[in-house]
Formats: sequence, structure tokens, C-alpha cells
Amino acid sequence: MDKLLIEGGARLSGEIAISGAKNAALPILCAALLTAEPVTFTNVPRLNDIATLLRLLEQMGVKVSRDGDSVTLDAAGVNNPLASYEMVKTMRASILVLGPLVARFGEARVSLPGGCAIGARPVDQHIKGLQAMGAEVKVEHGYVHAKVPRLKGARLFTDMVTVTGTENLMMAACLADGETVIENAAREPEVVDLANCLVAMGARISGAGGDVIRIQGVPALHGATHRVMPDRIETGTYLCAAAVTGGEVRLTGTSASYLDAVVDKLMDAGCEVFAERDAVRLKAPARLNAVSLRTAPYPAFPTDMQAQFMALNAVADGTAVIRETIFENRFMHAVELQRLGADIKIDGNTAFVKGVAKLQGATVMATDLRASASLIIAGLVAEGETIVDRIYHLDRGYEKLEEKLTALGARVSRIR
Ligand SMILES: CC(=O)N[C@H]1[C@@H](OP(=O)(O)OP(=O)(O)OC[C@H]2O[C@@H](n3ccc(=O)[nH]c3=O)[C@H](O)[C@@H]2O)O[C@H](CO)[C@@H](O)[C@@H]1O
Ligand SMILES: C=C(OP(=O)(O)O)C(=O)O
Repeated sequence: MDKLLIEGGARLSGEIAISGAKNAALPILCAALLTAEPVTFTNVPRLNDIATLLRLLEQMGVKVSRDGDSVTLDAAGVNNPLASYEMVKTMRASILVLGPLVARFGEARVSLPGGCAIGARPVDQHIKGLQAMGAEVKVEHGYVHAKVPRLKGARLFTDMVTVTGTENLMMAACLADGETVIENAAREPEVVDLANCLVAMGARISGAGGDVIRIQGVPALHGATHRVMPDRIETGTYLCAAAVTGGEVRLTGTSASYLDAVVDKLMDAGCEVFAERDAVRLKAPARLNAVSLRTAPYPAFPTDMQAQFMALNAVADGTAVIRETIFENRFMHAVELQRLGADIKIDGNTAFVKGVAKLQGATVMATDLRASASLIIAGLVAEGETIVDRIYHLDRGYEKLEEKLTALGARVSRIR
């Protein structure tokens, strides 16, 4: 199993390009199932999650061609609307094939994604929405089996804000008979990016980015070309990495506009952040201030940046209070950060992080994607060597991580 070796203490400086967003690319690639015409996507990151999804789509009969960051999908010959446990177990986002398959083929069998390290993550809201649109949905033998001659437009209300739930139902509604209204919709930029792609494919959607999305169903969608938005979480992760090392970096091909809550906290921590046209620049102070935060759905502070800010607070002046309100088990990085010398106390969904003068390198274990990122950030500023074990989590969501960090002056290498 690959590990990452980090020699701490280097100040990050320079410029790197940010990749396309994993969490936008995954639903957008699934949208290709909604049409029999080829769809081309650009700025698709080279990540294990993307490779897994492309394999899953291929198993269903989708023709996949990839050229650099461009992917063309042709779902004309889909003959197997099945997402097996073997594929789904490695990636929860596979549930995003459910809505498009039911909408276009009137039937789908998708393995239940099951729990994962950060929480139980049920898909009851996805199922409830499809049922409200007339689908007969059974959960049996670990599979969601949905069937309907044609989905009907409906008024949908989700019990909580769910990102992939909103995306699944929005895709399903594109081919439904009549109007669907999704209330309490997720407002994440990735939902808007998906809506823009669907509109380019002929869907009639309004309100994406707000909490009520209206979709007028159409009989068929057509081919299109769509560029995936930049990864705001990758952007935020490199900003945190630069911040803890007292560095100065410029991240290109991205925008601060998706990151207001994160940029706000970085500025509270004492960083200067400059929003440029297609880039973000950060200049860190010699010592950071602790910043408290509470995760919540967009536009509030993203749960996917919580772990990285725990690492930042571990070396800041003062005590930060971090509240995680989205996932019930997303503090696993705390124990590993403690191995590096961080002073963190957990009480339920609240972490109290008291900044220390120095972290010390140690061997730590990555438990999930963003936990891995937080350990790397801590390793960059720790004294001596840090080895991060189980970095396959990172390969799910960070393109060319070692290459990008090395370009910024970090001393990191992969041990195979
Ligand atoms: C591929 C992708 O885009 N992943 C992101 C997406 O995950 P994902 O879409 O899975 O997360 P959700 O927004 O659905 O989850 C929010 C909360 O709702 C709960 N819930 C959700 C659906 C449901 O049917 N029932 C239910 O109880 C979840 O357990 C969680 O507590 O949004 C999360 C929250 O911003 C991010 O951390 C993930 O990176
Ligand atoms: C939790 C994440 O991803 P996923 O929903 O794919 O598990 C993430 O991107 O931080």
C-alpha cells in the first residue's frame, strides 16, 4: 500500500494549476446516461473516483473515450442498467446513476452504497424523491430496484439538504412528464455546474443555486460539450497548506468566488487572500490566529474543508472550536493529528483545538479523503519526517498531489 513521506519545514511558494472538481465531475459524467447522443466533458480530473465511475458506466454499455482531461461518453447502447456492489462499495457517488437510469430506461438496480468512515450516509431521500415521482422502489438484497414506465413531475421536499440527493432528483426530473419542484435543494456550486451541463443538453431547469429548483421535463436530451468547474476543495486545501507553512502561493484555473466562507476564515487567521480573475493568491503571516468554525451546507463553511482547518488550527495562536454538523463521524483525523503533537479535545460533534508551537513528525494513518489532506498539511509544518499511510484515499480526490506540492517547494515523495 502506498505511503507518503513528508519532510516538514519547507515554506510553500509559487504557482500551480487547480484541477476540475471531483464532486462536479462525478454527477456530470452520470448525466451522459440521460441521452443517446455523445456528450463531451473537459477539465475532468484524473482521479481514482473518476476511473471507477467510468468503469461502472462502461459495464452498463456506455462507450468511453478519454483524451487528456477530456472525456466523451456515448450512452446510446446502454443495455445493463445495473450498478453492482463491487463497483459501488468503492465509491458512494455511484448512487448518482440511479436517477438518470430510471428516467431514461424506466428501471435501475443500484447497490446500496452502505456506510463509510465519515458517517452512515443513507440514501433514503433519493428513494423518497423517486417514489414521489411515481417510481416503484424496493430495497432488497442490498440493492435499490426502481421501476416506472415514465417518471412524473412532482413537488419534492428533502428532510435535510443533500447534495447528491438534489443532483440525482434533478437529473431524474429532466425526462419526467411535467414539472418537478425540488424544495430545500442543495445550493452547492457543483449542483449549479450540473444544472448548466443539463441545460446545455436540452434540459429546462431554473433556480439552481437557490433552495428551490424547477425542472420542466422534456421527452429527450441531446449531446453537448461541458467544461467541469474548478475544484473548490482542492483550492481550499492548497490555500491551507500554504497558510500553515507561512507561504505565498498563486492557484490558477480556479476562483475565490466559490470559497467565500473558507477565504473569510483564512483572512481571520491572518492571511492575505487576493481574488484574481481566474486565480487565487494567498500570503500567509509568520504565525496564524486560531479560527473557530461550524460546518453547514453551502454557502456556509464546507464539511470537506473541516479537517484541513483542524490541521491549521493545530499550529495557530489560541484555541479554536470546530463544530461538525453534516457528518456524525468526521473527526477521525483528530487522533492522528494528536500523534503529531496536536492538542485536540473532542466532545460529541465539537473539537477544541489549542494551537501548539510545534508539531513533530510521526507515522500516521489516513482514514478518509479530507482526513488525509489534513495529515499532509500537518506533516508539511511538523519537525522532521511524517509518513502518511493508506494514501489510496487521497488518490480518490487529489490529482497529482505530490507533483503539485513539490512544485510549490514541499519535500514529499511516495513510498510504494
Ligand atoms: C460526491 C459528492 O458530491 N460528495 C459530497 C456530497 O456528499 P453527499 O451528497 O453524499 O452528502 P449529502 O449532502 O447527501 O449529506 C448531507 C447529510 O444528509 C444525510 N443524508 C443524505 C441523503 C439522504 O438520503 N439521507 C440522509 O440522511 C447524510 O448522511 C449527511 O448527514 O456532499 C457532502 C456534504 O457537502 C460532501 O461532504 C461530499 O464531498
Ligand atoms: C466525502 C467526500 O467525497 P464522497 O462523497 O465521494 O465520499 C469528499 O469529497 O470529501
